[in-house]
Amino acid sequence: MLIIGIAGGTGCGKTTVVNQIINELPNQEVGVISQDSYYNDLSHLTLEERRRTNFDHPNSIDFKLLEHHLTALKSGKSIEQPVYSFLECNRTDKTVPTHPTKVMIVEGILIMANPEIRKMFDIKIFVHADSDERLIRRVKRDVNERGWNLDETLEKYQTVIKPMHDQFIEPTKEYADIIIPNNKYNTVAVDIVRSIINERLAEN
Ligand SMILES: Nc1ncnc2c1ncn2[C@@H]1O[C@H](COP(=O)(O)OP(=O)(O)O)[C@@H](O)[C@H]1O
Ligand SMILES: Nc1ccn([C@@H]2O[C@H](COP(=O)(O)O)[C@@H](O)[C@H]2O)c(=O)n1
Repeated sequence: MLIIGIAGGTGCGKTTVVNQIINELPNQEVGVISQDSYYNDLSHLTLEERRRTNFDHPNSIDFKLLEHHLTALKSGKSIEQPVYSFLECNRTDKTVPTHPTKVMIVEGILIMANPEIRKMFDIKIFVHADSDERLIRRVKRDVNERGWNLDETLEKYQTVIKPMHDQFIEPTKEYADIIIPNNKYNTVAVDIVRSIINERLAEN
């Protein structure tokens, strides 16, 4: 199994890049795991407390479970990937069966910040977009899709998201084999990654 890690700050376009990469590739050969599925279970907290949680710090992620799942997939076993609710700020009681595939893409802001997870990646990609571009995308998404108002989103960006990005996410760019500039849609970079995957799929 070829494991590709795709990191980058919030709103840089990780999900979009992943979708562009897997578009046109055979479904059964490429799987995707999102770091969001591995946020810690916060069922012991009220919704109000969960909404005040720092979701941009590495401690908010259950990396042990992610490592366990990647190891299982690598050894040919299926896993049950948790399903996360951004509105509830918690894992749901649902899971999605995820089967081993020739290529597995793991995407998330903090996936390269954890040394054990980082070691599991055969190819490490960092998607870059400027912070003003990411903030605009983030505001639109939080207000339109994730139940936050403008003031809450801007306050969160200044007090949590930006400091965590500077401390934990941006420094992981140095581990990347490939950096994809994504202020604008980057079809050339996506084609390059897709051709690496196609080469791998053509083997054996
Ligand atoms: N290159 C781009 N140019 C303009 N908008 C983009 C670009 N890439 C992504 N977006 C938009 O920005 C938002 C965040 O993108 P997304 O892929 O969800 O980022 P991430 O997964 O890194 O948080 C989405 O609305 C998406 O459509
Ligand atoms: N309940 C939550 C959990 C996380 N977030 C934010 O998601 C961001 C990471 O996801 P991306 O798709 O943007 O990479 C991260 O910055 C968290 O602040 C949230 O808003 N609510």
